[in-house]
Amino acid sequence: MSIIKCQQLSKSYNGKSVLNNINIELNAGAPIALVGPNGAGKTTLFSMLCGYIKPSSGTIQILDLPIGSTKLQGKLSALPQDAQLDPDCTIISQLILFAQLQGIKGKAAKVEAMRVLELVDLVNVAKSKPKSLSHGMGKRVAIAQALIGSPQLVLLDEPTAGLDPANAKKIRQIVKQQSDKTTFMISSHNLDELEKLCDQVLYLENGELKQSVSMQSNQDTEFLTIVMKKADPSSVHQALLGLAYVIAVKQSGDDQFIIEYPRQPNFSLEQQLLSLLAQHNWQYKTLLKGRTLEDTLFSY
Ligand SMILES: Nc1ncnc2c1ncn2[C@@H]1O[C@H](COP(=O)(O)OP(=O)(O)OP(=O)(O)O)[C@@H](O)[C@H]1O
Repeated sequence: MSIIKCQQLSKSYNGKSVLNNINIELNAGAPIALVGPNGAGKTTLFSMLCGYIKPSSGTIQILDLPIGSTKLQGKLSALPQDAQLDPDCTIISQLILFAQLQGIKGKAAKVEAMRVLELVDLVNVAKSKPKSLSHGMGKRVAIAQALIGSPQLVLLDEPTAGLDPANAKKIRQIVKQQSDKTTFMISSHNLDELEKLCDQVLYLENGELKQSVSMQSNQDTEFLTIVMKKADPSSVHQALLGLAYVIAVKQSGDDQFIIEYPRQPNFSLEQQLLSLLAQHNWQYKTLLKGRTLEDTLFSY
């Protein structure tokens, strides 16, 4: 069973195409990233997945069910980019209301509201009103709201935009902790963040799905990314190309090199590489198994 399936999905406004012929089939599991430049169509796709707007053509199925199916109630939730809390009601009363709207009755609604507040580490603000919360705390409450009823799929549109690093980290932790029971789809411009969280990455540009890549290498070749501290770039480049098994070396800036090599059952390339550094007394800042998301998406 796929968690999201879109077939020939398109959306246009007044004849202007905003999403064009999107075909995706995604399984439940690790978080899925949705990336792309401003105006690429990410929010439009999210809005259609949630049923907020209708496609101009094509179909969407969530958990093998059409959007709007009553069987989807409680299985899909979303945190829109501009989600707002009611400034006049306490946090707990709002969460209880959302639990009730999901069909959770009586005392169970309060228990559920407290459970999700605990997940985002904000039990202490249950009786506060939104205006006394920081932007980051407000975002965490909004995520708590999206987690009510333990949905199988949660769509988060730019969940960490405008947050300080500590609050952004907290939100990543919440997503990680919940990922064993909930599949998250996250739209963000922060590639470093998505790299830490997601296995599958969808790249939209001008309304088209340009790439769908897995961060888990399952190809015949693998990558090592090394960032050098102090060494002549052209000497490093040449020396790396001279290592056994190396297929290609891509240099990015003065100090970063991405080495492509055939998948191997052992660490012989790493061993060669470290010996090479020692031999030349070259120092490195970081050595990463694989490629960054930025290099994976924009390497061609
Ligand atoms: N209601 C609408 N009417 C007309 N055009 C719209 C409407 N909603 C979105 N668009 C257009 O659709 C395109 C995609 O917008 P969308 O908000 O989906 O992009 P996005 O990838 O989410 O961008 P961002 O990263 O800036 O949030 C944009 O050109 C936008 O102007």
